[in-house]
Amino acid sequence: MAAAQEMVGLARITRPVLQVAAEPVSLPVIDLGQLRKHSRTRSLAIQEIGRACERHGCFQVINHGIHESVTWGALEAASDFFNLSSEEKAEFESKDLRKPVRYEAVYKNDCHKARELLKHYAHPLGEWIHFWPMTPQRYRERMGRYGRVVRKIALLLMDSILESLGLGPAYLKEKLEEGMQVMVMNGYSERSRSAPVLGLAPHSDYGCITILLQSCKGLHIFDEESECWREVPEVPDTLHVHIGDHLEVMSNGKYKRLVHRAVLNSRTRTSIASIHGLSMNEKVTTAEELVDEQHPKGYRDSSFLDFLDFITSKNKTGGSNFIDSLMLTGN
Ligand SMILES: O=C(O)CCC(=O)C(=O)O
Ligand SMILES: [Fe+2]
Repeated sequence: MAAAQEMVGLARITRPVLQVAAEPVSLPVIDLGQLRKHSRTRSLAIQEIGRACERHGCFQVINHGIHESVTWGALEAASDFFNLSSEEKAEFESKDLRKPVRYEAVYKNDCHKARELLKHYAHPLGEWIHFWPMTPQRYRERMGRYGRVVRKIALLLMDSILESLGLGPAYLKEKLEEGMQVMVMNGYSERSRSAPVLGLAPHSDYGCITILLQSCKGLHIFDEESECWREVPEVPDTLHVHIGDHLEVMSNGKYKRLVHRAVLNSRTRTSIASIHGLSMNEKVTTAEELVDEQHPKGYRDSSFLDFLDFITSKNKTGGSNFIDSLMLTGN
């Protein structure tokens, strides 16, 4: 990677220039209304979802039925939280990844705040909401409302994704309904610089699917086919959906996790990643239906708690990604 130098205070620092393809990516757009219909329209939409998952690891969703006041309410609640004083936010500061609510400010080596995040569990809502911040005043109400509706969409999408893999309609239904939802609110501050900088490093998400709501563009995805980073264009009223590590495991690698990152431009940006999976201690296993002689089981079983153990030990020792740790050798 090329490197650019710039002066920050008195220190000269070296930072990598962000490489990105000139053309933003063109992603499949799924009309959610079609999934709610029966018969041929629905099965065509499911096929389209299957192709999107296989080719891109992600897609965009329109006609999702979430009212603009709910999405903007949630984004505003997150941004109002990030605008609280450092003392108010400090109450939630913790390095313990198992805390029901956790706030963290991530600084770059030039001491600029790159990203603030607030992470909390959201399903079952009644179990978690009383841990959430009480200020800003309407935080719980607005985030709770969005969390509830986005979860319904996640269940509908998971159902369709599993069907596109040829797994029956009852496959994992109950386990998904009882499953976990983690909401990650990200705040990226405005930067008065001409070149974009990395706000969130490349990674994949651990659950089955993530639904991302964003106030403006800034999400980049790694396109495996062209082997380059591409910007996801800003399309109003769409939700971005991508595949996480556990769906790759379930599908025996047919649908790959999406590697993505967030980039800071000259605007303040807020995003909410809603991550959905099985419950915390439920092991995710590869569907037997997708294992045969040509496609031997490629991944070890693991749960969300295993993931937390993995990143806790990785924070201490450095090392590989979670999904790499699950790969069975010989595949
Ligand atoms: O801010 C974004 O666009 C990405 C956020 C994200 O990837 C995450 O929270 O896992
Ligand atoms: Fe992510």
